[in-house]
Amino acid sequence: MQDAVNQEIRLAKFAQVFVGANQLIFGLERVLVIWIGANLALQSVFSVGMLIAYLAYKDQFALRMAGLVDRAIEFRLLRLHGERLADIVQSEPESSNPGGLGRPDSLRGIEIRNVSYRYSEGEPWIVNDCSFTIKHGDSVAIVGESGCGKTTLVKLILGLLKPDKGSLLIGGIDTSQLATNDLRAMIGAVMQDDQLFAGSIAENISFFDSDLDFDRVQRVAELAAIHLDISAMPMGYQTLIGDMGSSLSGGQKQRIVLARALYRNPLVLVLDEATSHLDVMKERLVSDAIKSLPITRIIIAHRPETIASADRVLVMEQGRIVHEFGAQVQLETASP
Ligand SMILES: Nc1ncnc2c1ncn2[C@@H]1O[C@H](COP(=O)(O)OP(=O)(O)OP(=O)(O)O)[C@@H](O)[C@H]1O
Repeated sequence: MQDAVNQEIRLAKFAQVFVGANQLIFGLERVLVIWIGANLALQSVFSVGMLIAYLAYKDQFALRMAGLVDRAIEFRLLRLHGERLADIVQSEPESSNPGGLGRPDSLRGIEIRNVSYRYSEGEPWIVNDCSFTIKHGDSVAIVGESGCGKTTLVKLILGLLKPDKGSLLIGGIDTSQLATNDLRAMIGAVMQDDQLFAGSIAENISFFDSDLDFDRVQRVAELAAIHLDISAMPMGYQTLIGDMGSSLSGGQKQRIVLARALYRNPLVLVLDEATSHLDVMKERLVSDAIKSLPITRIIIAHRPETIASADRVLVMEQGRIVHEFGAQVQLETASP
């Protein structure tokens, strides 16, 4: 995807240079032709009529050639769009696993039992014999050095990766036995690289729900502390945002992505550096609003203020949880 975007940028630059060079060369050539033609006409080698006819046919020829080159460039762009589509079409469809073992009991929380995961054989284990439990309604922060495996761990909880060893139980049911739709319906997530899509803000929050519930869109926007920003925009919730939310600030984008996760009414909310672009005041607003919801929260953060919003802190080191303590204890230790 990134390659495709880079290649498209390179092609756009090339097209700009091409158009500039094209106009310069053809401008100079026209001046030269008229100057030579006029001289020849004055010397009676050429009639004025022949000169005008020559210029008219030459213009037509140049126009057609430029059209041909434009089509060639568009054809190359078509290949790029094809590659993008192929990324989507050729990716394996997620099994909906309709024969799931049963409905999870949301009140039983999450249990991670000796889970290990590595991205490919021969590479080191990123999550290594990791075990812990999260009760329903708990708010848990997972902290640890960059690269210790926090994001990988939450991807395992979200069902985006399958554990190589051990098991993950959500609502008392092993995720490998859980219907994917049930799992997706239970968990909302805001990941580090989540993106918005071209469309209106309301569509992005409802994730293009065909049965859009506007009251709910507004309610979750209030929870994510983005309602006032959206209301201040001339077209409010109908404001169109560019591909990947290009017209919004990083903090606004994060809060819309958070509202999108809340729109689905999840029982578990996973926030991976989800408020890193917010100032401390905004972040506190968001944390307090989410705290009031009866949901389990798993927060990955580096900022002490974010970590303080959790009830429990799990410290991860080299792929496993090595300590656990209350957030208040951690904050008191951190303060001078
Ligand atoms: N798709 C991938 N393929 C191969 N290795 C990966 C992949 N994603 C992550 N890794 C590696 O796994 C390790 C853990 O990455 P992860 O993103 O889980 O760490 P993290 O603790 O969340 O870090 P951070 O706090 O910086 O976000 C890193 O060494 C990373 O290079």
